[in-house]
Amino acid sequence: MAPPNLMEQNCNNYDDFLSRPCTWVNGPIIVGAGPSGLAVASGLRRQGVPFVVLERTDCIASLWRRRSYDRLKLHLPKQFCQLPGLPFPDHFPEYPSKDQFVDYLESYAARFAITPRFDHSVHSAKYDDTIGVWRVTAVVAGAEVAEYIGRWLVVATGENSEKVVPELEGLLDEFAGDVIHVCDYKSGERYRGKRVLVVGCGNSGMEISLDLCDHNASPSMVVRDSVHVLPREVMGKSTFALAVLLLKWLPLWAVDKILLLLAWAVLGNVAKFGLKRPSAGPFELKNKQGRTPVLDTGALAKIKSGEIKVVSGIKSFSPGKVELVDGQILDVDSVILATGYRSNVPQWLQGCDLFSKDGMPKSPFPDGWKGNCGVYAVGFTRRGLSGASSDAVRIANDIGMQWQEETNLAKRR
Ligand SMILES: Cc1cc2nc3c(=O)[nH]c(=O)nc-3n(C[C@H](O)[C@H](O)[C@H](O)COP(=O)(O)OP(=O)(O)OC[C@H]3O[C@@H](n4cnc5c(N)ncnc54)[C@H](O)[C@@H]3O)c2cc1C
Ligand SMILES: NC(=O)C1=CN([C@@H]2O[C@H](COP(=O)(O)OP(=O)(O)OC[C@H]3O[C@@H](n4cnc5c(N)ncnc54)[C@H](OP(=O)(O)O)[C@@H]3O)[C@@H](O)[C@H]2O)C=CC1
Ligand SMILES: O=C(O)C(=O)Cc1c[nH]c2ccccc12
Repeated sequence: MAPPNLMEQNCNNYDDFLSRPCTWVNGPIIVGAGPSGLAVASGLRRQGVPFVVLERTDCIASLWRRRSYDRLKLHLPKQFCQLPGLPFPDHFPEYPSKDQFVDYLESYAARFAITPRFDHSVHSAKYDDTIGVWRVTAVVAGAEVAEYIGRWLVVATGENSEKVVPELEGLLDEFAGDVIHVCDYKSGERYRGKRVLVVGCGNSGMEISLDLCDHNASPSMVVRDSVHVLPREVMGKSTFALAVLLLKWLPLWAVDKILLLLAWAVLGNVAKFGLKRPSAGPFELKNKQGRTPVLDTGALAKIKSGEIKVVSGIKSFSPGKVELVDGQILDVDSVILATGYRSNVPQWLQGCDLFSKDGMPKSPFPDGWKGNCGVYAVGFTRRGLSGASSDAVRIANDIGMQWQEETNLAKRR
């Protein structure tokens, strides 16, 4: 291993990689500069451990900056969304806007002197057991390939790194209107007066349907099966905060029962409006399958008033039309796929026992953060930003301890 005072060295001394720029990283290689990558980096910085952050885009927090709609706010109260080592400014509201969250992340990166290498899209990471190091290759600015080599690899590419685009019969070849995924939706402005089919009824599908109404478009939202809608607040108190409090004393199933009673008292019987509830409770589903309950920010009122139409699953598309599984045929100008996201880890991480085929850690929270041979996963907990923070603290401490031991050994030598 290189001595700790040498942060990086060019190392063109491996026979098979002679032609490629190659950097020895004397510390962890962190892939991804979203909240998770930044949170690990800040913990390492505080312990004096050097690191390199590789980010495929040209900015930090690209999900929040580039791939989300204008009206987006954090939907959990701010105390559940701040990262370790720096609280939100006091003047931030209970639910900060996405611009405020991005500003916070910028000051977070500045405070901990985190300067990612932008335009570095990691396309392979492999453990080389002949010398006990990770070899990470990245496409730099779409062309050149650079290699980074180091003892530790921190996977921080997120649960939402790729959009899910389902194969829907006729959508790409028959339907002639415009089709986008919600990650490219900014506002309803360009949909004024249009009939829009919103596919998916998670937090994204619900909120953009509301946004479309606010811009005088006519949304129909596809609910193919079931969905849990909860009020964001009950009597002025955050439903999520209440659940976290109750979980200190009660089992999950009991907390779910209480939440459903409260939801019924506040929202009424939502099944009447086409929003059938799953048989498993909202937090059970979130923890086991990662299906996030909808925290209502106003869409439900529009569903009740009929401004957002709830429709059944899709059978097929034809020019300007969609046929639904219940036989209904709708005229549609545009389609917005709010069909979710997936991890991209299987595309680039090779030979690693930490992740399963779906790109999520094999062990559920809180045990999925560490694998063999110096690999770590941050932000794959299905618990949003608070789960990412909890992983990040564990990872930074674990690497910090190893770093300390090795530094002391090196000093004694
Ligand atoms: C619309 C939306 C709203 C959300 N709202 C909340 C909320 O209110 N509260 C909450 O707790 N959670 C929320 N979440 C959950 C969300 O997962 C977190 O907010 C958070 O952004 C996750 O951080 P992350 O760093 O793990 O992933 P990301 O923010 O996705 O960051 C991952 C980074 O890795 C980069 N990357 C990916 N692949 C590569 C590669 N191969 N090479 C190099 N770089 C790569 C990406 O460009 C990105 O910058 C929301 C999610 C979405 C989609
Ligand atoms: N801060 C905030 O306010 C917001 C937070 N978020 C978060 O971002 C994450 C992603 O949310 P979101 O983008 O809503 O994605 P989700 O994965 O939560 O929801 C995807 C939706 O698409 C549906 N779907 C998928 N495939 C099809 C298909 N072929 N036909 C019909 N429906 C389909 C799913 O239905 P089914 O359940 O039947 O599979 C589900 O309703 C979540 O964790 C969410 O909480 C998102 C927006 C706002
Ligand atoms: O918004 C998200 O994606 C989150 O993961 C935040 C979150 C974690 N646990 C929850 C339970 C109910 C609603 C949102 C969340």
